Amino acid sequence: MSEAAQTLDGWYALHDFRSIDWAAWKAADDEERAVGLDDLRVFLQNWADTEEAKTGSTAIYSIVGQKADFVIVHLRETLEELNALETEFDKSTFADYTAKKFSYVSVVELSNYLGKGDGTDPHEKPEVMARLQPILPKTKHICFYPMNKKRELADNWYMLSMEERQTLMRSHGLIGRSYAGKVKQIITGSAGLDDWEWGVTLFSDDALQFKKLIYEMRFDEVSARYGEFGTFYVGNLLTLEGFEQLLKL
Ligand code: VOV
Repeated sequence: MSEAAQTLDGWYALHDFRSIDWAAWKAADDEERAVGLDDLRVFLQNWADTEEAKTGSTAIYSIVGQKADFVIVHLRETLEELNALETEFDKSTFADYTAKKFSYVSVVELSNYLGKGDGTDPHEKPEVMARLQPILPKTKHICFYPMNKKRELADNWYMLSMEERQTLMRSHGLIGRSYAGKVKQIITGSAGLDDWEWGVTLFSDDALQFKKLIYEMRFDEVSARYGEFGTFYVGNLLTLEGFEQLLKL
């Protein structure tokens, strides 16, 4: 049996994709819409307070195209907290004007492919903890997709030796690092949590960098031979002002 990579696991992640029920929003009167908007303001404030207290992080992006209208990405310490956030939102008046489109549950993950560490507990290292419990960047754009590593007879990632996988991941990391300062990645593991093995969440101020990075990675063996990809979502940062503008009739 090949040796499994060791992972460090951080905050749990919920990617909650919603659409806006424009018919319901338009059918509501000014007062009802004001109540909905007030709800939204309270949610945004609560999520910002959690981020301020460093007990979680939330980012909201509008989604371009017909797959959804917006996504709320929550990182929290426990699955229970994610569940509670989701339910609280569902119960709100604002949620009456939205519909669920897609969701993804995973946990922020770092693996030991590229470094064995120096023997000290990684949880004592601020730079490791900052990656396991990241404050989501509020860049102009987001890109999200789920992925697997292939398990076909000829191309089975899980039957490669640790050394082979390390060599392959080194090349993956090199391509990734050439996008330093342009694209920030948050890899979340989801084996046993959702339908794919990983969620890939990318942040950038220039959406073209998503295309360049993902295209370049397709030529790297880790992706070319072993990568399998789900649906891609791309979007634009939504601040409170952006949300108010979006909902203006
Ligand atoms: C933005 C750049 C970027 C950078 C710097 C980067 C670097 C790294 C490093 C150093 C490591 C390994 C150690 C760790 O930290 O876990 C990883 C790990 C991983 N990656 Fe990555 N990746 C990037 C970007 C990046 C992208 C764009 C994708 C999607 C692939 C594609 O073709 O669409 C991806 C996927 C992954 C996955 C699924 C894993 C876990 C694999 C596993 O089998 O466990 N990744 N990645």
